[in-house]
Amino acid sequence: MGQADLSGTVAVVIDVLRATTTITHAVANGADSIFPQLTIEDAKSQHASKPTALLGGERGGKRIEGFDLGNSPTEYSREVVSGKQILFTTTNGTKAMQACRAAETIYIASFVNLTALCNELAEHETIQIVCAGTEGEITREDVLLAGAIVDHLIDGAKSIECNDQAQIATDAWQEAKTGLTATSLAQRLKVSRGGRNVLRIGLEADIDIAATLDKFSVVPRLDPKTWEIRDSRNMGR
Ligand SMILES: O=C(O)[C@H](CS(=O)(=O)O)OP(=O)(O)O
Ligand SMILES: [Mg+2]
Repeated sequence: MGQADLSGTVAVVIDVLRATTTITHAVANGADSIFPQLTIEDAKSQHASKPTALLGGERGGKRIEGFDLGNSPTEYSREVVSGKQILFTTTNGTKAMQACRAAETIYIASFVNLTALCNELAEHETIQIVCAGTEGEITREDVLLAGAIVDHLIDGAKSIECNDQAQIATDAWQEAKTGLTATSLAQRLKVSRGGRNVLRIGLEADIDIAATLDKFSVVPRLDPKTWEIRDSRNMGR
């Protein structure tokens, strides 16, 4: 949310629908590494030096012509991605990752690994949460997860300082979490801007998946030097 100088910070990138949810599925299902690519051309040109890598991603929500995979979490099953490198480009998510390039550490966030992610974030003094949004606009699904992360960190800390944007997100989440079920969260995601886009292309099930809390315990982390995403547990500090 907003523009901030991320140099040397711990950044957390959120694109609930669907890039960061899909990446978390890929990492949880044993992908070797995921390389976020800003453009289709970048992905294709990297493929020349990584010919065994899978090409994944979307434009307009749909799989890119000539690519192996789209942007649905279900496509990134263990059978398909285990041990594989993946070159991945999406409309909003991989742009948000690019915007974090100056950060020292970049986490990839989703509801499907919320608790594991927050346990790791709690070790850091200051974090910057970056919501991808949809085509430059703030989207509710990303704001809700930002709020859920802050709420989680507040629960586990003596005191926490938030800027106004983080507080607004936390207020939104605290309102949503009263009587929360997977169905009620999915319903909120479906009426968001990103949710409406996903519904328009007939992929409602992807939203239900994105609204599943704590399905995984992996914490995908993007190394700003090598520009690859792996499970944080397999990376050095
Ligand atoms: O594939 C997605 O869900 C979106 C594109 S759209 O909003 O559906 O057109 O991409 P993402 O980068 O994951 O927001
Ligand atoms: Mg999105």
